[in-house]
Amino acid sequence: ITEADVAVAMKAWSQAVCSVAETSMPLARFNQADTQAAKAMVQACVAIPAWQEALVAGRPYSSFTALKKHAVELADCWQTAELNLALSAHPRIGERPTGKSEEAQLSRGEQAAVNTADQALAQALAKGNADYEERFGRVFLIRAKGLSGHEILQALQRRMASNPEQETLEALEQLRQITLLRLEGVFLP
Ligand SMILES: NC(=O)NC1=NC(=O)NC1=O
Repeated sequence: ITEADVAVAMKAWSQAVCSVAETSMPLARFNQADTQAAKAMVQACVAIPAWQEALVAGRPYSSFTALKKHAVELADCWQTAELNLALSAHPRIGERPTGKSEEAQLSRGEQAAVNTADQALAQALAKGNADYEERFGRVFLIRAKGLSGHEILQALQRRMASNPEQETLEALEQLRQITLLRLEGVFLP
């Protein structure tokens, strides 16, 4: 075996390890992807292009913690405009999200605990959504993951008593939580 043989073997080995890292470790794949592919990895987290682009522009991230920290900093700047943008990709609570898009699939999962077979609950949610939209002029948004339909209905009714400014802040907080949950879904095993 010559030194050249060893060098060739080492290079082949490091490429093999690197390719495994790329596929099995989303963070490595995110760091190494081209801009469009990296954006596609996070676009379903929230329908705010500026947030997606800024997160991608911050690559490479040394860890998911670093990535999440940047994601939170970016989300802390969101105002009403971003909220309205994002709501285009969030179906009403209780309306079984249809469609094949990644967002629809994520929404279905997040709303899985809402028992739409319970007619009374479904009607109460439909009415609650309508009342909320009448009062605040946009779709009611809540981090639904893990919440039962009744817990969501209670939150909706409680938030009906908020003033518009308070409710905008609350809706933005819910949007941040949904976004971070989805980000964890992309990067954490
Ligand atoms: N209107 C909503 O609150 N929608 C949603 N909440 C979630 O957690 N996922 C949704 O799609």
